[in-house]
Amino acid sequence: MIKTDRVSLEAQLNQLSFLNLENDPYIAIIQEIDPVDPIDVYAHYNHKKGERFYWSNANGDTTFVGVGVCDELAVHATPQRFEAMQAEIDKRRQRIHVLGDEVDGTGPIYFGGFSFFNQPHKEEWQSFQENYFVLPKQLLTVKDGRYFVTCHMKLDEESTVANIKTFVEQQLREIDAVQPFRKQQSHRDAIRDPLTYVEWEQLIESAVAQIQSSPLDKVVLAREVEAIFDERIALEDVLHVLTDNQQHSYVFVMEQGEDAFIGASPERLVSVEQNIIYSACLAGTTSRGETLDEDDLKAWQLLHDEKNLEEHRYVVKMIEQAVQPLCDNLDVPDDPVIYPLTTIQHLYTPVKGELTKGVSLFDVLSVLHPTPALGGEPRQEAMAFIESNEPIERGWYAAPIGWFDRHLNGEFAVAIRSSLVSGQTARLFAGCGIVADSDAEAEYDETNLKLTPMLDALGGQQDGHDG
Ligand SMILES: C=C(O[C@@H]1C=C(C(=O)O)C=C[C@H]1O)C(=O)O
Ligand SMILES: [Mg+2]
Repeated sequence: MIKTDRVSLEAQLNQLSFLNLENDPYIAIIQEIDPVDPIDVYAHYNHKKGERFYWSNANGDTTFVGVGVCDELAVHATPQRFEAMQAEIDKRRQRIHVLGDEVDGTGPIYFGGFSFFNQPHKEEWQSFQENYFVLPKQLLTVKDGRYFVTCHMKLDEESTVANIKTFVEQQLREIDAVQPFRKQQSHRDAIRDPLTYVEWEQLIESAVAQIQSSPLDKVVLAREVEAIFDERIALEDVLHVLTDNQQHSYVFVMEQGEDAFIGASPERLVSVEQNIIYSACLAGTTSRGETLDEDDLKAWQLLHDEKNLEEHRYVVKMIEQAVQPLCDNLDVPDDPVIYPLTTIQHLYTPVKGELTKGVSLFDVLSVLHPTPALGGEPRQEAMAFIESNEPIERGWYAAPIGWFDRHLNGEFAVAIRSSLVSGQTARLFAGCGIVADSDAEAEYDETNLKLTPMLDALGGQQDGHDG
């Protein structure tokens, strides 16, 4: 329901008659609404399958649900793809009229992702374009406890104030009709790992051999596991479990056609708000303990483990060197701390800076992707190794996923702890950082640890939410 103490829709629309609506401009109409559960909203729009997205950030202050397609920005695998994406949004920026209070996170928000390799997708990733962002017709924003709906429309000669009003009212009525969704059960039938353990061992051993004998210092290698269910995977159920169970994580879904990419990633790549930028170095992994004492011990061991510290240091060094030239001030602590997740813990070094005037979010993405937490060090050698040895198609896995607004504020996570879902089948991805003294079995166990939360969420585990 529209909050009555806000500017009325009528008053907002009256402003339209004063606008010069040439060149097919877009309009965004923002209304503050009463609280509504974002996952219920997501589930309500089941009839818009293939045109939905969901995002909540790791500190929980921002959630988006997007439905429908008002505008798309797509860039093919061109050498300067981040710059090219910025050029796309630059073309739109002056052409979007915003009506209503543009609180951060409301108004025109483009959501999407970039592919890991700057290459066209094949096979199972075909429904996803390499570098693709969508401006939804309707956006629900939950920001610092306030709820907003932004309706986006592309105007043409046929558009009148009356039909814009009808469109907005219809969207608001739909939100009013949202009911708590009923959780379904899907059961995991079979799990297929296309890579046998022996093949994994060979892959890791050849990486270690290359690291010991060439300039390559670290390479991140991933496995793909396929899980088949006895019915269609209900994305809202998976979302529910992920948001309930995965603390300190970015929870995301992007639907494209019949497919969806879903995950709960702990790893921020970059966020930009005004001129403040945050990034994160996250690499080095162990499990959580069963008891507090065991948990503390595991954390202490991780903080003192030379192999994990080495994995971590490459990331810190590279991120620091990459963003330093773009910042006036940069703060990178000397030592990592623990980043605790529900069943896993990582080594974590936060990065904060002030962007030099004129530097944009896309400039930062362009220097950061892929960091040695997802690619390796040196970057070129690592990327070449992955390309010729890793037997999976990464698609959007381990690549930037997130959003930006027309002021080029935005936030991107790296799409790990994720799965490509298609009907009854889910392909899950998990990788780990290989360094000179990596052990194939320990790395295999580490990927299993990283796969478990997603497998459990997909498997429809009971979590007490029956709608
Ligand atoms: C590549 C992944 O995770 C990355 C690898 C880590 C490691 O090897 O310790 C830790 C965090 C992530 O940066 C993944 O989860 O798929
Ligand atoms: Mg590791």
